[in-house]
Amino acid sequence: MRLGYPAAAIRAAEAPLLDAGRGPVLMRTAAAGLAAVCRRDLIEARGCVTGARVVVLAGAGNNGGDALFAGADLSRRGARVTVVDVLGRLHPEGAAALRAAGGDIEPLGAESAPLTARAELVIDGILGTGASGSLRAPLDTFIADWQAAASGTGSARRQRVIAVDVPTGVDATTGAVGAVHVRADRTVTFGGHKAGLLLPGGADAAGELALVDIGLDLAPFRPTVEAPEPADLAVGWPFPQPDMHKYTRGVLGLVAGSHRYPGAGLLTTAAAVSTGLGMLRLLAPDEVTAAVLDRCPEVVTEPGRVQAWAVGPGAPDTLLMRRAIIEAENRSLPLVIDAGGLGLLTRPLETTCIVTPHAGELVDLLGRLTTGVPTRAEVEADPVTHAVRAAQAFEGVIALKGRRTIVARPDGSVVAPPPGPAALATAGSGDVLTGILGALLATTAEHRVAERSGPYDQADWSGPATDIAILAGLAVTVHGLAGHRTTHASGLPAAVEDIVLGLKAGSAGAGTGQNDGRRGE
Ligand SMILES: NC(=O)C1=CN([C@@H]2O[C@H](COP(=O)(O)OP(=O)(O)OC[C@H]3O[C@@H](n4cnc5c(N)ncnc54)[C@H](O)[C@@H]3O)[C@@H](O)[C@H]2O)[C@@H](O)CC1
Ligand SMILES: [K+]
Repeated sequence: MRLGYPAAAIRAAEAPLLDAGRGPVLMRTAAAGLAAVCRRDLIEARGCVTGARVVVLAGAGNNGGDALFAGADLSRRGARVTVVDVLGRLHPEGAAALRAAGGDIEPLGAESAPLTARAELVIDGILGTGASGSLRAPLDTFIADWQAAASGTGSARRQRVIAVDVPTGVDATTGAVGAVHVRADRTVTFGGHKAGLLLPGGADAAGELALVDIGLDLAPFRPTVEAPEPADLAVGWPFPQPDMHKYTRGVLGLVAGSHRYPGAGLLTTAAAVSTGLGMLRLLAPDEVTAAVLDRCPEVVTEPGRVQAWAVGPGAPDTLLMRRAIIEAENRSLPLVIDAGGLGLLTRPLETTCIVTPHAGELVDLLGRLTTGVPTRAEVEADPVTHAVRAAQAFEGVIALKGRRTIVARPDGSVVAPPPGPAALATAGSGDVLTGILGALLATTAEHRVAERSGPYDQADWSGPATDIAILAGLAVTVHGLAGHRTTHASGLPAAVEDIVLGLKAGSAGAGTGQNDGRRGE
């Protein structure tokens, strides 16, 4: 689990060390970690550091200082290092170290963008946590010109970009990106993950993350983002225990599917059953249950006792959904509400609940719960703010589905699972997620699913998750992993790809067959 902190928290954690005169040591430690990542990447890409063309983009502050000391390290090891002094002022000790190691320093000029575009490795040390406001000229035009020149080179071996602490143009706290911002392959961040590196916008700009320990004590500070990783499934997943039977393992009540949308009932059921649970009770019209039983004969279609509810996929019967919601409230059962169930939400519920709208559905939900409703485009442009607003209005957890799904708690903290492949943007994908999440709620040990009032700290993260927001994060993580497993490198889902490849093979085969035929005549 990666924990993301606001830039102010990281800076506050640095303050006592800076007051104690340890600033230079912190910078040397940060720069050494950064240089090690750069060397590893260069060796992987080209076999050695010697002779590599490296451009260091250095700003005026400590972010530039980190980059300059790392550039000095690479220069000492034989790389050809050129620094572009982007803001007209450099960290003095960093600049001295770079020169002493044999590197060059150039002012920002007309040649800077093409020079940067030709580099094998670009180190972005322009702005870090000290950035304020949008990028000022000429910084914005320089970055845009470099990116245009780099994409125009047509070079087969694309350059690598490593951002120092946070890519320039990304808000370290919110992840908001300006129209112009650095897009990195990797970001080497110091002391703790900045929240913005884990959130939509920033996460895409940052690329892969590497964390360098510089000895900060973050225990007094609250993370605002928890970002599950696939490895967290091994800890947080409610695995079945040997002494369980079907009722203690967990029974999910599911209201899904209708005459108009029978497939949603089948997809949600199949996903829940594949996730694993003690039993699934499906309440749906006969034609839906008949189709489901054909595929999943273990499903029970009689009402009875359950430990969690999932309602809404496939426009189910309103009365059935209302009954499920009332029972969940009366018996304090955890509940997931999706799609057709969202229209019933006009007030906060009296039980642990997660609601899973996409952007358009969130707009409708906000319309019923608040005044001042955003447009769908506004939600898509700033999903975190709007998901948190909805969680506060609903007084419960909201999973706003999108390429990067955001799970928001009313206290403003969010869970940000990794994105799945683009192939998951398909009808029925949300039904599958509801099935996975329903099964997780039902099977969470002793039905202790609750809603935390805030994020975990690392010490809490040692056993199966019981917080509904984390369970949702794990469900999205598994959903994405399943998507990746069934997606070919082309980005097409496996089944479609197989058809396309089959067609190609078929037409090639037909050609060969004709030739063979002629030869045979
Ligand atoms: N403080 C510490 O203890 C440590 C800091 N470290 C590094 O220091 C960074 C923070 O350093 P600083 O506080 O010096 O800040 P930065 O280096 O992020 O930036 C400050 C400089 O950028 C300029 N600037 C800010 N916003 C701008 C904008 N929109 N357009 C153009 N110029 C802008 C400011 O005028 C100032 O000169 C961290 O991100 C990290 O990389 C590391 O060396 C580790 C230790
Ligand atoms: K940077």
